[in-house]
Amino acid sequence: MIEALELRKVFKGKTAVDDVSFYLDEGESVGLLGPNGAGKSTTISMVSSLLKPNAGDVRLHGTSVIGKPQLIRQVLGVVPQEIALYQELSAYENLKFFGGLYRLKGIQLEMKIQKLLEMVGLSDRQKELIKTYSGGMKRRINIAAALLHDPKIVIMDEPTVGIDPQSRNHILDTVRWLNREKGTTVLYTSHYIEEVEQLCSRIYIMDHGRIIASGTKEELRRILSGEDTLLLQLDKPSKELIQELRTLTPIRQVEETENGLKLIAAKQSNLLSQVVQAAERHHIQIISIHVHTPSLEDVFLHLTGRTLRD
Ligand SMILES: Nc1ncnc2c1ncn2[C@@H]1O[C@H](COP(=O)(O)OP(=O)(O)OP(=O)(O)O)[C@@H](O)[C@H]1O
Repeated sequence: MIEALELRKVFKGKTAVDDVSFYLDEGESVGLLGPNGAGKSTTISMVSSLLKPNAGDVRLHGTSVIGKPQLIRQVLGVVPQEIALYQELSAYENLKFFGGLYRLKGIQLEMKIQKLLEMVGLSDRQKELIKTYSGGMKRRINIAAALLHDPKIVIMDEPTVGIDPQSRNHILDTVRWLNREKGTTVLYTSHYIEEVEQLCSRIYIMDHGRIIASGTKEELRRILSGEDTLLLQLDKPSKELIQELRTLTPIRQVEETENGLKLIAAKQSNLLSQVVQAAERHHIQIISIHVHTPSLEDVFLHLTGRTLRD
């Protein structure tokens, strides 16, 4: 449905996002997990056409939408980290204002506002000024504002950071409702592993501007059974390499993927070196290796040597 291809963003000589690719299929709920400063917000800004990438592309149903913000904004609802509400207006008035920006009006807008206020659990407070709201309540209204035009895709940028547990629960429920009841495609960014595990079926892990691991929850969990799933990105396909890998004892399964191979193998300390040596023998370059493990925290630790909250 929407895909990011090799996105790159450099701020004053410092690379914030480097060669980031991912996709969202229709109706999926996908997590983008990474510590502060990993490049999640910058990536989202590029996907939602608020920021122009230095390189790479964003495609909606296969069509490039870089430089065509009107195309992407029709289908996308973005909930930014910063609260973008008028403090001197009530929650209801804010939603009415934002609805107007989407050219919604009359009974249609009224019904949407009331439905969304109910969804975020703030119907009874709608007449109160935003400046009297807690941080969590403001964020819930921010979410409602991003949903007024019924976007097919919703991107949420760390919506639960620094808020009270009640608001957090309302936000998590809203994401579930959006995805499971309404079939909305969701990209949910967070540095809270448990949220992403609860809400998302597929997860990308980001660090230092790069996607360092990705997979479905099932793939991520498979390792618990004593096996690793390795995704190799190769510079070219090779039947000979596949044949050789099939003869290696720890490897149970070798499958060809779009740009490389997927291996399922018994956990073994020297597996990676065996794979790398086999590739070298066949003059194949391994561009990246993704190892899928059951705990996302473990994957992160394994790849970066630190935890997500360090
Ligand atoms: N406008 C900007 N100018 C200069 N540097 C920036 C700008 N925006 C982001 N950066 C830098 O790019 C890197 C990635 O930041 P980004 O906000 O995308 O990370 P993040 O994963 O969303 O983290 P956080 O949750 O803290 O926002 C950081 O080092 C940040 O300081």
